[in-house]
Amino acid sequence: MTGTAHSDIDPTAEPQPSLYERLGGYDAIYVFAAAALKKGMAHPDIGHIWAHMSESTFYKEHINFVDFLSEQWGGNVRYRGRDMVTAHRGMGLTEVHWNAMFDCLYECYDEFGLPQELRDEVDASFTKFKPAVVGSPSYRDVVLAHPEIDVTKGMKSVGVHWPDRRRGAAIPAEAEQSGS
Ligand code: HEM
Repeated sequence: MTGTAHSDIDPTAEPQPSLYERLGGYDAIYVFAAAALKKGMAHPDIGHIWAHMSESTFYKEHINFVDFLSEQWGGNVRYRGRDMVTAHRGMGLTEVHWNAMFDCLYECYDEFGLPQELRDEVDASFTKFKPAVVGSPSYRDVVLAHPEIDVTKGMKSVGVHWPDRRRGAAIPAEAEQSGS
């Protein structure tokens, strides 16, 4: 036995720096997110998402992504984009898209030499939002299936609810602004 067990309960121990700080702060997350998005563009299962995205929209999404992650990971950063449910409702994202995103992340972990404990924390922070991102019907599919729809009123106007709380959707509170 070593004496390390005592350090686990030492009340004078310094709190661990945030994940944001341990990853290297805003600039490091900015570069990491850019690399992950670039890999997404080349991925056979999700590359099409960027096929008709403007350069300026890409810039905006990149910054929003960095701000979101920085805030989540304990940085003194304010994310001003949409909540995760609103941002992804109607995209029709599936396990295939989800796994493709992780392919891109894992490649970046290797390229940036991320230690295993940081990989695990980053994985967990993404996975927490999975129910808010994956599983929505595609809004286009909903519109085409309901020719009577007023497209300004959303899928709920034709009785398609996502996330569907009646089916026990487990959405973390921070993934959804109340009322969305
Ligand atoms: C936990 C995983 C994910 C997180 C934390 C996340 C985070 C975000 C954030 C912060 C935005 C910006 C929202 C805004 O600008 O208001 C966004 C938008 C977007 N996300 Fe995700 N995302 C995730 C998974 C995915 C996946 C798996 C895909 C597809 C492969 C995806 C595709 C997109 C697209 C295309 C947009 C742009 C939406 C638009 O502006 O209309 N996301 N995401």
